[in-house]
Amino acid sequence: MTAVIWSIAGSDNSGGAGIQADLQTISQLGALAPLHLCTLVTAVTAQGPAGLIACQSVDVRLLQQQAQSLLPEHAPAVIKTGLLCNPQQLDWVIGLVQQLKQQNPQLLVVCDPVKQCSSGGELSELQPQHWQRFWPYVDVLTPNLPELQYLSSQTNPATAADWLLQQGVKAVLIKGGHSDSALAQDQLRINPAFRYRGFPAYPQQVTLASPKLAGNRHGTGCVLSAALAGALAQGFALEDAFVLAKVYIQQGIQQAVQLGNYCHNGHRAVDASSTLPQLHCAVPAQPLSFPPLSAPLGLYLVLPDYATLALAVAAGAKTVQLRLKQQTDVELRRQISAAITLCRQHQVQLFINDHWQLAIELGAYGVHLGQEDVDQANLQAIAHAGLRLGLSCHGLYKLLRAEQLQPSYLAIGAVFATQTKDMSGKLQGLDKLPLYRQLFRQRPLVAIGGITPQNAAAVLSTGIRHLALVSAFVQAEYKPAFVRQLQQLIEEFPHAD
Ligand SMILES: Cc1ncc(COP(=O)(O)OP(=O)(O)O)c(N)n1
Ligand SMILES: Cc1nc(C(=O)O)sc1CCOP(=O)(O)O
Ligand SMILES: [Mg+2]
Repeated sequence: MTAVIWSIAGSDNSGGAGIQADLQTISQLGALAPLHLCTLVTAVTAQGPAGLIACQSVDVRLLQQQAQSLLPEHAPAVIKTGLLCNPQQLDWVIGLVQQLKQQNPQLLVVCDPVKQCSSGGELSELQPQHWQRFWPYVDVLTPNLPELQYLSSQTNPATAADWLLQQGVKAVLIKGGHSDSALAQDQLRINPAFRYRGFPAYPQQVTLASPKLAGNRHGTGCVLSAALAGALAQGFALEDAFVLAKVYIQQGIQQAVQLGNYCHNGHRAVDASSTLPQLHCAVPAQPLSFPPLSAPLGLYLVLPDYATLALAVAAGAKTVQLRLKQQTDVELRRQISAAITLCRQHQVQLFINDHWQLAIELGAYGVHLGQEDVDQANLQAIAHAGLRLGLSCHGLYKLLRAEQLQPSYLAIGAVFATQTKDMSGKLQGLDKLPLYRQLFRQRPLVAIGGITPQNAAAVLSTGIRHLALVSAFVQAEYKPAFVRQLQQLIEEFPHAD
């Protein structure tokens, strides 16, 4: 389904910022999942290398007519506000958002509080006190550093953002482009109580960095906010939308369009040649190194006990995981030990889920951890012992976080609904898998969650090359045929690259 975004912003005749930047950004992001941008123009500006020449605001009656003409067929999933020129326009936007949020509580509002144009020149008459009434309706505010300071009267960016969160904004994305640091560092700060569309609790703070390039690009702020709005409309969780927006802006900055003295942000679809940003804090003080896999994961059977694991090995499985959940300490040790011995005999890659201490002590081939477990586990000890490491990921942010630990593989899930585990709010569907595969192409990536022989080809057609599953194997009547059929499908699947 095509998601509709409304951009309520000014026209930049030079083509780099405002409505024009939003249109280009949403058009490029639309390559991932269908998007449609509707525009409600708040002002017509004349600007260029010489600065701002004119800014003519649009009357609120015309804004109202622009909105009315779109409803109900073009109702927005996300509204992005850019330049709002005066208190009348802001009041009108507040009324509109109140009404639309009542009709659709899932509606998200991304507010880019544009004040000046990048070549200088005031665009908006709004004062900090005017914005106050809008804050409770704003889901994500995306100020640059001068705007943040202006809106909050605070000089420290973190304190300023937290003050805005107290005023009712749900999340603040601080755009760090104006800082004098060597990195372009953007930080998302989220109100811990913020929930939408059933997504689970967020990280409360995410900082992403990319190398800073010399010179100013016109329109970067608008593009980052538009990319965030687009990714939210596509159904990405907020922290994942932030990662995607950062990838987009980073490559737009690298591929800037230089016209004389004026440099516009560039636009290019996110694909396999895109570069990932650095996630702050996720990298351990000393780089870890986990051995690569000895063989491709291929069909990866995740098994609830040793007896089922033995059936999997007898059926010809070459990659298995022992996922013990309820067993006593004695039973854990017995089953893990027996699984290690059996898998060694049959040259099967065996991963132990959760119980990394026993896996080290008993000499397993590898360990699989959820990201919730990573903070508790001693990754240094796992790496030192020479065990492979697999990490569960539930979206772009977690993939990035896991990738920085350089594990032996990444697991992405849940692709489909599953009875095996509560994965509510973490379903990926098929649409996002090609993006994950392209961005994390250096690392083996296995998909998990609700995978069966009936839907396996659909998962493989996204570019994913390895499939993990639990219940389809446990329930399979004739296990050797089940294993053979899926192994053959995976090995012989005609991937495009
Ligand atoms: C291959 C694979 N992917 C994901 C998981 C889930 O692991 P985790 O997040 O640790 O959750 P539990 O399995 O412990 O419930 C997995 N086990 N294997
Ligand atoms: C154990 C597990 N982890 C998941 C994740 O996404 O991290 S989904 C999942 C359940 C997979 O079981 P089934 O194949 O029966 O659906
Ligand atoms: Mg686990």
